[in-house]
Amino acid sequence: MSENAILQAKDLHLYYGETEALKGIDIAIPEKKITALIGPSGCGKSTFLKTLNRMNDLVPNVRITGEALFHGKNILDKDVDVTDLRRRIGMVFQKPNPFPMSIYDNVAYGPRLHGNHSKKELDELVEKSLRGAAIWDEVKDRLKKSALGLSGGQQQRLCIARALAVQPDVLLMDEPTSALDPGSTLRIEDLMDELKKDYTVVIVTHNMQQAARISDQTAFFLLGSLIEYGPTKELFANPKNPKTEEYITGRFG
Ligand SMILES: Nc1ncnc2c1ncn2[C@@H]1O[C@H](COP(=O)(O)OP(=O)(O)OP(=O)(O)O)[C@@H](O)[C@H]1O
Repeated sequence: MSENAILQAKDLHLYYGETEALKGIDIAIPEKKITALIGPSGCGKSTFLKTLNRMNDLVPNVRITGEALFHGKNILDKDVDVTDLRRRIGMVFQKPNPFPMSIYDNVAYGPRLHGNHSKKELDELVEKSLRGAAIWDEVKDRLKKSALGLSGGQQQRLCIARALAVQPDVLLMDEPTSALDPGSTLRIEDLMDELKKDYTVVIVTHNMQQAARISDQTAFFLLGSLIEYGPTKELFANPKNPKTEEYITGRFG
């Protein structure tokens, strides 16, 4: 395990039936940093992200070889408690997906499922999570109202609060701002900077400016392979692989 790596893939291959979508990924993701996964459509970014909390278990005919270590333990092992894994490695999706219930109940959902909390503890946890997702002030007077009445950007921050409420170590984000307007995008980008004080964030983004703005590390994927990985500033200023350079200068993808 590399120093400070909270997640590490070793020779990770993933097959959808006969199609090899990940072709031997080796990567060490540092703790309490933002790691961006970039690359053209279909290169395997989302597949890799989903492997990190076993979301691909839900897809039929998937076969995975190699290792995906979380705190040094292979999460692909049969004996892993997947529910617990997904509590520790939360996920935020491209389209905000609040549950059709109140704002409060959305955030309290995970904690209610995972533990026995008093009303007071739950109230505190809900407030802390909503504050952590920078949406408390906007919703504190309407906690019992439906989450579906929020704007898209607010819904996405609520989904982040919902993910935070079960006190995860890692947040996986699959293009979390691609369905949002520029103002909401900026709010989430600002929020991410706060989040990395307490959490490790891995984000898939199509937006290279976004990767350059917010991430500490960047991984460039192409056709199922990890082409280049390193500190974001270096990768953008001084790409080592000509394919990385072609991609970040907009010559394909
Ligand atoms: N459920 C699935 N069944 C079969 N093939 C799949 C499945 N999901 C993804 N693939 C294939 O695996 C490859 C990688 O897809 P993936 O969604 O990981 O790429 P991506 O880089 O995230 O793309 P995008 O940026 O468009 O979301 C693609 O060729 C895709 O068609």
